[in-house]
Amino acid sequence: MNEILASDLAIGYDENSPLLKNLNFRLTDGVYVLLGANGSGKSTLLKTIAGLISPLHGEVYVNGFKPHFLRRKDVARLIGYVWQNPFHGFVEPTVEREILFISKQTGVEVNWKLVHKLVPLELFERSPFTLSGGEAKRVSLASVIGLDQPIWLLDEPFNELDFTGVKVFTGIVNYARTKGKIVVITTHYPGLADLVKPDYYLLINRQSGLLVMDKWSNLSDEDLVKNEVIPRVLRPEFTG
Ligand SMILES: Nc1ncnc2c1ncn2[C@@H]1O[C@H](COP(=O)(O)OP(=O)(O)OP(=O)(O)O)[C@@H](O)[C@H]1O
Repeated sequence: MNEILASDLAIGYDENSPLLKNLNFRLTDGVYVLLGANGSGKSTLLKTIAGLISPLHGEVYVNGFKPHFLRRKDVARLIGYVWQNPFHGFVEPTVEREILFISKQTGVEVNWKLVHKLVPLELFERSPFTLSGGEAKRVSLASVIGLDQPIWLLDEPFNELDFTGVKVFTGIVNYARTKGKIVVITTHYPGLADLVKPDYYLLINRQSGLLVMDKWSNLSDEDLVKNEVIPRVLRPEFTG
């Protein structure tokens, strides 16, 4: 079983003013959706779990390891972390080389079935830097989760995807579930997240700064609106 464990964790960029503190949670195999207002700390939490940022206080353990103490290549074998902005992650001159990049660094084989679901062959020789937003999102997802890691942290994976992209992505999350992975997805669109039938949500409460975890089925539009998250159905009374 996979596990992400946070113990008295505080995250952010300034010890005197953490974005979130007193975080205590345990995630095991399943699909989680992380919700919260702009700037509330979703990406920062994912980056902390992925070991890119050290905790300000407390600890986070991923399958028993403290990710910020692991070598980058060991983290990459354990965790597939996909940046919110795909262009931040690109380093190679072609899409094909981009997809092979982490595999070469880690020695982990690429799962080409996953990659081909996301990226059409005709993009392979293109420069990743010239791709459209949706193409770039697909390549960025494929170049990371193509390694089939046990844990996927996906920052705004729905952004820029068209209807086919959303369907493909939903299929990939279903695959992840059958493999017993932990998948954490951030999004501003709970209506889209419904499609992946999440097990739990993690909601950053704007007032208290606490992270609330509950079954996805218990998440109401009223809770979302109170926390500055777009509800599933945008009724006029919500927008004033
Ligand atoms: N490297 C950094 N140094 C200082 N502050 C930062 C840094 N990166 C992000 N921040 C700030 O931390 C806060 C949380 O940012 P974060 O990206 O985690 O929010 P988010 O919930 O993912 O937001 P969004 O929904 O807009 O993507 C923001 O106020 C942001 O400006």
